[in-house]
Amino acid sequence: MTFTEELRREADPIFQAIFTHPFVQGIGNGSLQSEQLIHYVKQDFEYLNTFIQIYGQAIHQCDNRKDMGMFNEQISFILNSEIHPHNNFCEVAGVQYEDLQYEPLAPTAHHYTRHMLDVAQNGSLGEILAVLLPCPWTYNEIGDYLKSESQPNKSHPFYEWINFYSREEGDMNVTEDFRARLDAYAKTASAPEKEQMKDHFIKSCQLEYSFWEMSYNQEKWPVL
Ligand SMILES: Cc1ncc(C[n+]2csc(CCO)c2C)c(N)n1
Repeated sequence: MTFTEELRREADPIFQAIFTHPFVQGIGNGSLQSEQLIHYVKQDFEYLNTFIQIYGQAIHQCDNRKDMGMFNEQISFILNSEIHPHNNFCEVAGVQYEDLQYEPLAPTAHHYTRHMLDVAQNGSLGEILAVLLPCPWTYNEIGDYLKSESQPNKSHPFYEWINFYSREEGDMNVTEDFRARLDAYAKTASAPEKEQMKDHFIKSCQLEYSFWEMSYNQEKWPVL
């Protein structure tokens, strides 16, 4: 079993809980309220800004052009492509994307971004890959799950979102790129470093679940 197969197996209860979370189920059956979609997009826009900054820190640690290119490509992906699923949510909610940008972070989004920033600032490249991997991996599996569960056609309100994240057979995508790189890294990593990477990965999986929960409940700071 490869290192990332081991991580995926350990995180399976979290993946299963994500698939059945009411927000994810709501994407599948089109039952979400506008306020829930708006809360998600506001928070996710900020989350992705942090993600881009972390890619910058990852590039800082790369010692070869291939890895630099991989992270550079992902920065462009977030800037130019990941706006499409956000626009899908905005259209369904009946709001302008520009009106949802640069909002303060809610507690869970604050927690998740600080977790990633901490590893990016203090960890190795392998640790950075481990903390980032649940982000594309859970979304790809959510896309695959919703595609097979809801069999959406073009009239489905979230057709674009589901197709954006689901994978075609044989696709090499960011999840596979990160996994290959992390598996190579794990081959020479010490046992304590592997434990660190596992811990970062599992915490990010938990925080992926919490991010859906935050959006579903439109989480706010306790005292306003
Ligand atoms: C909370 C949260 N988690 C994951 C994603 C999905 N996502 C974000 S960046 C990325 C890969 C880019 O290299 C993917 C797939 C999201 N939008 N929001």
